[in-house]
Amino acid sequence: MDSPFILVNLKTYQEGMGHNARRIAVAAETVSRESGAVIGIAPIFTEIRPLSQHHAIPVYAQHIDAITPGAHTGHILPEAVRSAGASGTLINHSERRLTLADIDACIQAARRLNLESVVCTNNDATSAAAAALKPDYVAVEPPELIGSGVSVSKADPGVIERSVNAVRAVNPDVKVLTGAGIQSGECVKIAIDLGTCGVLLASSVVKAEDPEAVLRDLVSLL
Ligand SMILES: O=C(CO)COP(=O)(O)O
Repeated sequence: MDSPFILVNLKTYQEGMGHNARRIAVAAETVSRESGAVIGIAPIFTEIRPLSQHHAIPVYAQHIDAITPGAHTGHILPEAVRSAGASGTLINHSERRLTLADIDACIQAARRLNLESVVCTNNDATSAAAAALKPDYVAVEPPELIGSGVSVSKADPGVIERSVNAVRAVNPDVKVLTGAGIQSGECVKIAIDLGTCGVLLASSVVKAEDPEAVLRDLVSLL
């Protein structure tokens, strides 16, 4: 089995910028080394280069646009996040939804550039649809639980189980993550026991006074 994967999305939280982003990256490096879990960070675009240069953890973009170099203004060029040091990207986050055609094009751009693709979905039907596009990961996150402090693992384990089954039925090579309200080792263990390979989370780490302690708790039951 692959190492468990914890992906921390810093969103545009003030607490996830500048010095704090570096502090979270140091915590992720430390806890990853201690536990063997892979802990990645998805910062705002301008933090991708400094974090990837100075920390031995995978850094992800929060979004890419399905464009090629040329006359586009205000877009996120996949080549640019790759050359800034990203090893992967979120696609279709609940706070950055795309059309199905755009999701497909983003996955293809990511594959071409050797960026891991993590496609976010909101339920098992969209998880199945995303799996058909052959990303590296599908991350199911019920939108109503995002940032709620209520964990998907406890409030809606059924959506995790159904998504795992739906993705396996479509393409068993696609790995499943889950997220929304993930905050403890127990949440992570439930997610893994239901067949995911890890979690995607934000507020419990980004807004913590001691992110390292939260990360250590997250991997404590693996
Ligand atoms: O949207 C999320 C991660 O991408 C989940 O956010 P929270 O962990 O804050 O619920």
